[in-house]
Amino acid sequence: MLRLDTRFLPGFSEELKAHAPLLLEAREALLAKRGQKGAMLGWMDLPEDTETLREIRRFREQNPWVEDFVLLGIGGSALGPKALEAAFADSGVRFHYVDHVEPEPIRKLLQSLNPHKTLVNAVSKSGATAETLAGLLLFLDWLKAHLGEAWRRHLVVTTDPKGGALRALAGREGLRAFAIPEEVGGRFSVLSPVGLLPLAFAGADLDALLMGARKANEQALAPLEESLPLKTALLHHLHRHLPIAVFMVYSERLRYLPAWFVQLHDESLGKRDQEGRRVGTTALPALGPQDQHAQVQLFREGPLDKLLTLVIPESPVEDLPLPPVGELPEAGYLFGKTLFRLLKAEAEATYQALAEAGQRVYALYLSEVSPYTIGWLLQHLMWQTAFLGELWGVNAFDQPGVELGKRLTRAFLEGEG
Ligand SMILES: O=P(O)(O)OC[C@H]1O[C@H](O)[C@H](O)[C@@H](O)[C@@H]1O
Repeated sequence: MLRLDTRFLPGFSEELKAHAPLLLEAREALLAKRGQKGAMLGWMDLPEDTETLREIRRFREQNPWVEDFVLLGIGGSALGPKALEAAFADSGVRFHYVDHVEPEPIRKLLQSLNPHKTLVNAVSKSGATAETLAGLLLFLDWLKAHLGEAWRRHLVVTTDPKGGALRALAGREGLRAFAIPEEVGGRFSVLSPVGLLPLAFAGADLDALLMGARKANEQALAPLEESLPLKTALLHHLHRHLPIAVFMVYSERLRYLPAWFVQLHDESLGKRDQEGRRVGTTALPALGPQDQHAQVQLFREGPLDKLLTLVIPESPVEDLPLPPVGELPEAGYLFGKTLFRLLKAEAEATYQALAEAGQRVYALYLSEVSPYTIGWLLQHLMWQTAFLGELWGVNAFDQPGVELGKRLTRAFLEGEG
């Protein structure tokens, strides 16, 4: 279950009524583009794709020898799997992410891995990302040096169905390749093979994940009163004059989720609108309770320039009671409580304290942290982002602003000869 709470934002239901025509028009405009080539709305259909899920399961079963899984990918090709694997891994397979180009950790990783037990997954929609290609050069070389002709079984690619360097490599060498559908962009690809393949090796419950995502689809299309993504999109729309959108998650298992949301929100919505005006709000990642001891001072007493989203689980999957320990009477107020009760009390206290400070804050309650609720949450946030793209008059599915940096990097390298 995913539930929106706006108790500290009085007047929201009136705003919802007042903005109904705008919201319904935005949804209609978005849905009118569904199926159009280049609209990049393929993410809406991923939760229904049971055929791909079957193929991925088969591949997982054919490769029971895998002990280490190395994901070469960056941005939308890494943030989703990283967030979900950290939350739901259950198989004992160790995961490593090469989503950077710093030599020392890569050297260390290569030295620590057993090539015979390692599966390398190169993930890139474009097949042209410098960081991913650099990692691939190193890992290809390493696999070939240790395994000879057998290296091909240890490399699987996830990429565009037709184009790009990874697709060409897979074709030439006969590698196993999974497709990121043409109409699915990187930051909307977590429920494609980008996320599903690593998660199959992690032993996560993929049926539940996709079932949750289908629930978000259902709600996105529901009448306004039941349409959670239209409501949260409106919250962001009403607060678009506040430059910062804090995304604070009260779950250690979900520690990498804020980074996934940052890319989704910032790269989709931070751009020029049709009139050339700069629009967007800056998503700021935060984790509870850790950031209560780092950021909450600023949130309480610093500028009132934020809309805060708190993601709060309502119950644990497993809890730990806090035993009374005679040697530590100072902790007596915790005796007999449970760890989850403490976590929940901290989340609620922060929620209230932020509202009392005058910050604009709402909560998304998860019945618990499970593949079902997180599948729901991820797809919900993708809908929210797509609706905001319509409301703010920007294309939520491109990223023209990152191109210059890439071109310059290449020019610098080529200039060096
Ligand atoms: O999946 P890839 O094509 O390798 O892209 C990886 C990432 O790099 C790019 O610079 C884009 O800004 C991101 O949206 C994308 O997720």
